[in-house]
Amino acid sequence: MAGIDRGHAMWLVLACGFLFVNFFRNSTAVLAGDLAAVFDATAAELGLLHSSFFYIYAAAQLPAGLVADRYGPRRVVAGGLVGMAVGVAVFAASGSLAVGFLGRALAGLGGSVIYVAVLRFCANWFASDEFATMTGFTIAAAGMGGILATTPLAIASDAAGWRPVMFGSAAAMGVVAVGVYAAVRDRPDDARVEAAADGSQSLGDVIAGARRVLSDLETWLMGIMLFLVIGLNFTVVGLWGVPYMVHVHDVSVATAATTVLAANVGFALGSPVLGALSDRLGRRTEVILASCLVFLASYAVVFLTVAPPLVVVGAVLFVAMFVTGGTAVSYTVAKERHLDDSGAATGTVNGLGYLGAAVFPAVMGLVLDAYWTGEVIDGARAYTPAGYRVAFGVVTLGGVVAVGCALALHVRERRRTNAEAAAGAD
Ligand SMILES: N[C@@H](Cc1c[nH]cn1)C(=O)NCC(=O)O
Repeated sequence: MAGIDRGHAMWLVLACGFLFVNFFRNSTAVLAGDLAAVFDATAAELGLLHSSFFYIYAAAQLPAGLVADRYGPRRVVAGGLVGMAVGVAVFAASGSLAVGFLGRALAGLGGSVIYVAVLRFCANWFASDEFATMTGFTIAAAGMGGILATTPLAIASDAAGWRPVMFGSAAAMGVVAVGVYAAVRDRPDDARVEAAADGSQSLGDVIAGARRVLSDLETWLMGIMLFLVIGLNFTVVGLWGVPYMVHVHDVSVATAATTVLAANVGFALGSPVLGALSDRLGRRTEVILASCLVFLASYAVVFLTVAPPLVVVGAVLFVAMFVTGGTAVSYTVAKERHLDDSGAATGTVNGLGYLGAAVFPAVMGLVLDAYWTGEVIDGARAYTPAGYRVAFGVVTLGGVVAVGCALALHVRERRRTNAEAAAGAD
């Protein structure tokens, strides 16, 4: 490819693979009507079908990182895509909820290895002052997959039926898997990177690396921060943001959904913009801390006012999702702290983030159900304004804890770099 170097060209092929992960995991929203009819499934069963992907995905992140460190991104991404393609094909052919569930679980397992393996590729191929930028672009590629899973998927499944569309996407995943295997190399020939995964690490090395990652306090500070920021944000934006706007602001579901879509665009933009800013300034924990402070301030506005003008709600959701992209600089910190075990490090913090996305819907659901009005809007329960205030209060409290984690991370990292600088000067 003219104008783009070998590393970036290979990254593009890998990013196509990662795009499919987010496309498939978000597809249940658009296909909900078809799936409910075919499987004769209740809303709760469909919810379980949807969230099963996230549970498996979150649980598999640390093992995925270990596998990426041991076998290298080329084999891991190609294998993950093949697993995902088989799972999606099983899902497309399924005649019962149980088989559909099995297909989705298999797809979740295959897809779970792809993100951390792509980050491992970035660690191997790109200079350290480019890693946060490439992480951001990788997350943005997933954002494009999420967008494809909305109106384009609805149009395609209306025209051709959901099963052919799913079979087609499974075939496309297979093609990209072959492309990854054929085109991607685990590391450059020259040794311009500090560490590279290509299968040369023994199992013992990998397990020792996982121990180092898990016994590092910074891993847990970043993991808890992501657990809160990702978990709470995805719950608001993906679950009760729409009924909140419809009920409290008396707007149509379409208007509320457009606001949520704008928030998702904020996430896709925030990751590369704040990642690039971090690389350009050479600041990591400062970007993470500032992102958490803005997250806290944004949701505090809604908590304090409960029903600010809709434009303010839209701005809050956009900004909160934009800065969620800034917290993705954590993967750079994790990788820089654990150069030889960056798969394990990024996998662990990503897994904790997705654990938040998996558990907060249920936890917040329990809190909010005490304030249920008896209405269901766009598949989600509607709550009283007092209930929404409590919910935004929980999100704001989560923001306070996230800021605490980010501050502790910042102070500890600054102490460490100061100590290293002093040791270097001696
Ligand atoms: N975990 C998110 C990205 C993110 C944003 N802020 C912190 N992390 C993500 O998209 N991960 C990739 C994945 O699908 O696993």
